[in-house]
Amino acid sequence: MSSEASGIATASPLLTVKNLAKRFGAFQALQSVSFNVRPGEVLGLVGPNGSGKTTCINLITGLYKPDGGAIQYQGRSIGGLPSHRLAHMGINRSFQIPKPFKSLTVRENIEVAVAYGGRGSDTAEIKRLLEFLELDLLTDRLASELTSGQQKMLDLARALATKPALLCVDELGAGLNPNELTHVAQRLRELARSGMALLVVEHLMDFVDQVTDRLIVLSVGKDIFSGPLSQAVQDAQVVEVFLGAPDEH
Ligand SMILES: Nc1ncnc2c1ncn2[C@@H]1O[C@H](COP(=O)(O)OP(=O)(O)OP(=O)(O)O)[C@@H](O)[C@H]1O
Repeated sequence: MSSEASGIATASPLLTVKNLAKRFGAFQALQSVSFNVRPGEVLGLVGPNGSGKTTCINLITGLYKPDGGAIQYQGRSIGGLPSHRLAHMGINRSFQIPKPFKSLTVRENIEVAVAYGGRGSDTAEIKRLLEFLELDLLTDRLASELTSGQQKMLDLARALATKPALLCVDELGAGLNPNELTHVAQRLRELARSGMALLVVEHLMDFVDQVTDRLIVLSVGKDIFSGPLSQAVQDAQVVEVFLGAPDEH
């Protein structure tokens, strides 16, 4: 169903990012990025390596402070707030490279995340979450014993256990096998149906196609396109950014 048909397009934005900018020393990683995400919407953030996707997530989730622009969540300015405060407010994320506490079990890792998130799940909710992500048979395993795909699911579970209203996922698909990809794509869609807003950074275009309602395309720290994937692939500027200008071939 299109976002228009499902009513997402008429909901007020949960997150609004306007002219976001970030420098690392003299290097301007983000020049100006603007977009919004509505409840129940899965917004894809795509672009070539180094275009600024992870930097955007790091700014929205409080790992970095912006150098310019605004980030508003539920109408409130949140730019520069630390991650733990944002987790309490309902913003959480998964990481490109998960770093679970390897000497703790799956359950203990989630309990630590719940303590950090402040609005965390109770025991019954954690059990349901483990089943939802097919981690329920691994509850008492040490994180160090999990496959990389299972560690990604644990990282997602840690974020979900804090009951986010906005979930940012950074290259969740990378390194998953086809069955895991299908499973996690279904789960992300289910989360959106429940009303959660998702911001999904991803390189795998099949996964993007399955999961997202709409895309923002970044190129060298600027947003250059907003719309569905079907339109993005016909946009000359987007095609050039991904494939190079015709005379470069
Ligand atoms: N902490 C940092 N210090 C210095 N430069 C950084 C830092 N984080 C990111 N950068 C630089 O900012 C630019 C954007 O990086 P970012 O990781 O946001 O890109 P990306 O679009 O997520 O790339 P990829 O798809 O490869 O993960 C890159 O040139 C990167 O090297």
